[in-house]
Amino acid sequence: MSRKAFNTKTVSSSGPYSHVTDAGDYLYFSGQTAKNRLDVTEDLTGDIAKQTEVAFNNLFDVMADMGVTEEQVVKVNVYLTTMKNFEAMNEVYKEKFSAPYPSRTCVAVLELPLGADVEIEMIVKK
Ligand SMILES: C=C(N)C(=O)O
Repeated sequence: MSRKAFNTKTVSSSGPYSHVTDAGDYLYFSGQTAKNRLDVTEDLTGDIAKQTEVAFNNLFDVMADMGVTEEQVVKVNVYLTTMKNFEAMNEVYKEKFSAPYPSRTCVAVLELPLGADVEIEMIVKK
């Protein structure tokens, strides 16, 4: 089997990975941060709402390229560098999905690539 993986034009990769891998019935999305948005050059350090918005813009661009919608998202993982940003992230997050919301895990980690404050990844059912 050869891997089927794809990249989206509006998003950069901060390492050796693709934006999404097609695993048959499921699409596995790489984690996205505001640092991976090609047309966002401003420093968003500390602005968790804006960083969450941009991370979702990246994910939704990848979704559009793959021909899937938010209703097909079955699992989301959110990584924060501090749980002090939990509520601010949720305020943006809740606008991105219709109820019933997909399953989610949210954890705090020591650091994220390129100094991001939030990274979001997800699994989508085709
Ligand atoms: C941002 C990433 N997904 C990474 O560095 O793996």
